[in-house]
Amino acid sequence: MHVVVNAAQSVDGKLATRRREQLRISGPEDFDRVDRVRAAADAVLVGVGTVLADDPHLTLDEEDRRVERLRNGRPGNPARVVVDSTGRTPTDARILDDAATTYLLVSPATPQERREALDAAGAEVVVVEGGADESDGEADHVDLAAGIDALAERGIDRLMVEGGGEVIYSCFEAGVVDELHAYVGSMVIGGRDAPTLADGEGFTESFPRLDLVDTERLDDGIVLSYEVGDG
Ligand SMILES: NC(=O)C1=CN([C@@H]2O[C@H](COP(=O)(O)OP(=O)(O)OC[C@H]3O[C@@H](n4cnc5c(N)ncnc54)[C@H](O)[C@@H]3O)[C@@H](O)[C@H]2O)C=CC1
Ligand SMILES: Nc1nc(O)c(N)c(N[C@@H]2O[C@H](COP(=O)(O)O)[C@@H](O)[C@H]2O)n1
Repeated sequence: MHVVVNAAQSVDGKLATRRREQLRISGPEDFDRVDRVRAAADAVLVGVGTVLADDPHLTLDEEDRRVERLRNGRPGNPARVVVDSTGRTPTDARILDDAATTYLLVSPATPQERREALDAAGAEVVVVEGGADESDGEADHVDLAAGIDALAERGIDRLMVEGGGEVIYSCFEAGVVDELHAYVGSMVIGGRDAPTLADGEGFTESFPRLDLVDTERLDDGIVLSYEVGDG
């Protein structure tokens, strides 16, 4: 499995305001680049915090890209994946419509009736065993490494992770990230409680090391592209 993380941040490293409302940091050129990254992926993954904050759709904007995928024998849109400890995704979330397959990776702590309600709403609920990491203060966090294995079993070879900060941190912690693309928009958001590119507990040692492989000016910001080193 090849895992590509993409997110847009302010110059001070924030993904959104302290109110955790959706904020457009990217401009049209960067959203077009994001659409290309989505089009190359088999699935696009977000955390349930992002679903609750943004109610995202996570499909392709450009019809030509959908047509090209279909021509290549792939689904028109990549699958959508939500990392959702206890099944908090609303049953009327946009991500559960029929535009693409949507996998909800939940922990065994998710009540059976919740699983059934989400299944009835159109989700493919995948219970990921293991991963109760008491040290991070959220005992029912989904084990991302096991979740990624479950996605690989369903034919997903290339995964795009869009956020938010909690899930991106967990991906780095699990050591599953191959590429990081960070769009830095020319703005300051501030706020000690605003989400950043990598939140979670934070590293105190064994920091993931990145190789800067490209920079590109888009809109009034810059895309920083990294490959993730072996540590
Ligand atoms: N600017 C950008 O590119 C993006 C911005 N955002 C913003 O980020 C904010 C949401 O981010 P966050 O609050 O960090 O939420 P998040 O989207 O990272 O979801 C975190 C939640 O996922 C669940 N979870 C289950 N297993 C987990 C695991 N192994 N690791 C981490 N979480 C796990 C937990 O309930 C946790 O609270 C919103 O304000 C949204 O607008 C989100 C995506 C992209
Ligand atoms: N690349 C990027 N730039 C921004 O400025 C953003 N706010 C985001 N947000 C991400 O895109 C999702 C919305 O997707 P849809 O338009 O609904 O398909 C949002 O949930 C974040 O993951 N990304």
